[in-house]
Amino acid sequence: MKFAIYGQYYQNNTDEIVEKVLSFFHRHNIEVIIEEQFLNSLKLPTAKKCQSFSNHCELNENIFALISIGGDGTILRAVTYVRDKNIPIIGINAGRLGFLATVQIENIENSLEKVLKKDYILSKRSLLSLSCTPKNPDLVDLNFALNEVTVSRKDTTSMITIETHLDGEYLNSYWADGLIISTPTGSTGYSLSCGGPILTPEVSSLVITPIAPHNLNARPLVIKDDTIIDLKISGREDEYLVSLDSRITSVTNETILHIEKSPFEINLIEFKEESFLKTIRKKLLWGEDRRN
Ligand SMILES: NC(=O)c1ccc[n+]([C@@H]2O[C@H](COP(=O)([O-])OP(=O)(O)OC[C@H]3O[C@@H](n4cnc5c(N)ncnc54)[C@H](O)[C@@H]3O)[C@@H](O)[C@H]2O)c1
Ligand SMILES: Nc1ncnc2c1ncn2[C@@H]1O[C@H](COP(=O)(O)OP(=O)(O)OP(=O)(O)O)[C@@H](O)[C@H]1O
Repeated sequence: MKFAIYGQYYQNNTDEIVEKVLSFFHRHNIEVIIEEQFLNSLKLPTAKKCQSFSNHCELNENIFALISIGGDGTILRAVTYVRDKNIPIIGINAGRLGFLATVQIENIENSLEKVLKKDYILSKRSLLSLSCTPKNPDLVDLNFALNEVTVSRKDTTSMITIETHLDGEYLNSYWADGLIISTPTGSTGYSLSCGGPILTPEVSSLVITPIAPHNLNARPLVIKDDTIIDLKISGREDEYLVSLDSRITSVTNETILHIEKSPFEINLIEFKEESFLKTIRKKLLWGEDRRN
C-alpha cells in the first residue's frame, strides 16, 4: 500500500501537519510519495527520505489515495494530478472554509486509521470537460473542472452576450457579466454566490447560473448532466475569459465552447461524521435561525 501527498503552500504549521501524516504511515510501515515542489518546501528531515512525483504521469493505480494538505483550492489542484486514475482524494483542511477538505488537523490520525480499516464512504463527483472550436492550446491538457466552467467579461465593464444551446437547441442569450456551468460539487462554490441552488453531490444534474444578468427573467437552471452545452460569446472586446475551477485563460469572441460531463469521476473520501448535510450545516450555516 502506498499513499501520495500533495500541497500547494508552505506555512508555519505545514511541517507539523506533514509530520503527523508521515509518522502515522511510518508506524504502519506504509510507503509515501510526496509532490516534488511541496517536498522541496518542507524542512522536515523525515520527509526528505520520501520519494517524490512531479506530474500526473508519475502517479499510477498503485497509489491507494492522495492526501491533499490545504484548503478547497488545493483539492481543486490535486484533481489535476489524479485525473482519471481512480485514486481517491482525502482532504486535510489547513485552510479556512475547507468545504471539500473535511479532515480537521486534530483528526488526522483518527481519520487515517479509518482509511486503513476501510471505514469511509467514496463520494463520486462528476466533472465537466471543455473543448473549443477552433481549438485553443491552453485548453487541451487541463480541460476538466470539478467545480465549474465559467465565462466572464475581460478588460471591460460592458456586459457580454452568451448565446446558449442545449443539445443543439437554442435556450437563450444571457446578457450578463458571465455564465457559470456548475457540477453538483461546484453548486456550493461560485454558483451559490450568484444565487444558484445547492445540489447534493450524487444528483445527475448541472446548473447554469448567470453572473449578474440584466434581466428579471434569467434564473439559475438545473439540467440533466448528459446535456451538451454550446456557448457563443459576443461583446465589445475581442476576448473573454474562460475558467475551469481556479485556472483561467482568454479566448477570442469567435470561439464556440462545448461543455459536457467528463468521461471520468473523482472519488472523495468522506467519513460518516462529516457527511454532506452536516458540512452544509456546519460550514454554510445552512438553515440557521437565531430566533429558534
Ligand atoms: N464569488 C464567489 O463565490 C467566487 C468567485 C470566484 C471563484 N469562486 C470559487 O472558487 C473556486 C476556486 O478556488 P480558489 O481557491 O482558486 O479561489 P479563492 O481563493 O477565491 O477561494 C474560493 C472560496 O470558495 C470556496 N470553495 C471552492 N470550491 C468550493 C465548493 N465546491 N464548495 C464550497 N466552497 C468552495 C473555497 O473554500 C474558498 O473559500 C472556483 O472553482 C469557484 O467555485 C467563488
Ligand atoms: N500546506 C499547507 N499548510 C498549511 N496551511 C495551508 C496549506 N495549504 C493551504 N494552507 C492555508 O489554507 C489557505 C487556503 O488554501 P487553499 O488555497 O488551498 O484554499 P482556498 O481555496 O482558499 O479554500 P479554503 O476556504 O478552504 O481555505 C492558505 O492561504 C493557507 O493559509
